[in-house]
Amino acid sequence: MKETQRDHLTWEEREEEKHEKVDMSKYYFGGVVEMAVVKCAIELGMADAIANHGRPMTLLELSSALDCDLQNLHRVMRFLVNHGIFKEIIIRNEDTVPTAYYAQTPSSRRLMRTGENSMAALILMQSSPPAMATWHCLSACVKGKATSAFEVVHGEDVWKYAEANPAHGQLINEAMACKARVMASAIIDGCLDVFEGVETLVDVGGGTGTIMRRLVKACPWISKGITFDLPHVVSLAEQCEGIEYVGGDMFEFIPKADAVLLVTVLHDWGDDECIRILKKCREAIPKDKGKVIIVEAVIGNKEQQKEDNKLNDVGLVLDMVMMAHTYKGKERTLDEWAYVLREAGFSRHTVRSIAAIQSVIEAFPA
Ligand SMILES: C[S@@+](CC[C@H](N)C(=O)[O-])C[C@H]1O[C@@H](n2cnc3c(N)ncnc32)[C@H](O)[C@@H]1O
Ligand SMILES: O=c1cc(-c2ccc(O)cc2)oc2c(O)c(O)ccc12
Repeated sequence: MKETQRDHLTWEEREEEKHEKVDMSKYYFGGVVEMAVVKCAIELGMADAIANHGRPMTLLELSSALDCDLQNLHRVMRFLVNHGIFKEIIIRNEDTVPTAYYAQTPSSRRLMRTGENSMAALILMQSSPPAMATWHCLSACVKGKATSAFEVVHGEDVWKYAEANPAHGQLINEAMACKARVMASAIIDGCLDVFEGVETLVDVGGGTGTIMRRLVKACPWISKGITFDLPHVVSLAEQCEGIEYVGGDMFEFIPKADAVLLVTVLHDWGDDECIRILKKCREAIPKDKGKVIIVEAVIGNKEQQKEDNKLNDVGLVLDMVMMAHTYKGKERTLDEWAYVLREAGFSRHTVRSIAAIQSVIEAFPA
């Protein structure tokens, strides 16, 4: 009798095979296909067309509004309905045959080009050719032979590339602003008291000011908000009363304020750079009552996992994004945060969960 490879398996291994937990098709079909179809929906303006129409649309109405091939549009809509992005509703009038209409869902509204809840820019940025090309070099990062996968492909880091390629720079700024809108709501709804007593606040790496504009509105006691970022980034910011925009390099100097805010900035950097940035932050605040407010993922945050384990899963995905896009950037565990804060001279810190992948860490010099 011919011996097969299976004959060598233990009973446990055979049981594991029978109950294989991971659907491998998601690795050869999923992910990229889903991203591509959602990108296609954004590019064609599917959600915007239904919103502009003011009510659900038939396939014929949608294909004429978008100027699309009827059969191909039907296949894409079937895929998106199956994924719960749009919904299909059947309306039966007495005198007509039942007709199918495509309607919006909370997810499809996120694919609209504009609006407070839009996540289109983040999806377009992640699915853009410069970002996608980066994933092909992930193994070089794991071998530790590369500066960053992004730099292997593009010859410079993500921020220098953005400066040299204004169209991609704008896509990054829009993507960061879209993520910042979501995060500003989570911060304002979940821990506004963190800003109590703060009259001057500097948002380091604050992009084009999306978070600061919302914070000064939600906290009228903040008399001066400073958005600090690289000069070519702040030059694109929309002017707003009560907010000063300062361009500069956070490794060199940070404007003085009662508190420093850092929202998903430190995850772009390795521990040594984080410690240098945090030391500059410490110099910018009063030693007795100042604080640094860090909004970042805390991998394995038990309190957050109790509420929603999915947030930890997304944190681990974001960690891979950091590996691909930055040199030594990473998402950190509680112990890793404690290490960089201690090395930067902070004597204590607290961590609070909010309704986001990120938690809020308050670090105090004294
Ligand atoms: C991941 S984005 C975060 C943006 C914003 N805090 C948010 O949550 O949307 C990181 C920001 O750091 C800025 N940045 C990178 N290097 C910097 C530097 N040396 N000095 C100041 N800002 C810098 C980038 O321009 C970018 O806006
Ligand atoms: O591609 C990204 C995405 C993020 C990101 C997305 C969603 C969040 O809740 C947080 C962060 O951040 C990035 C980043 O900081 C970077 O340097 C490059 C790319 C991305």
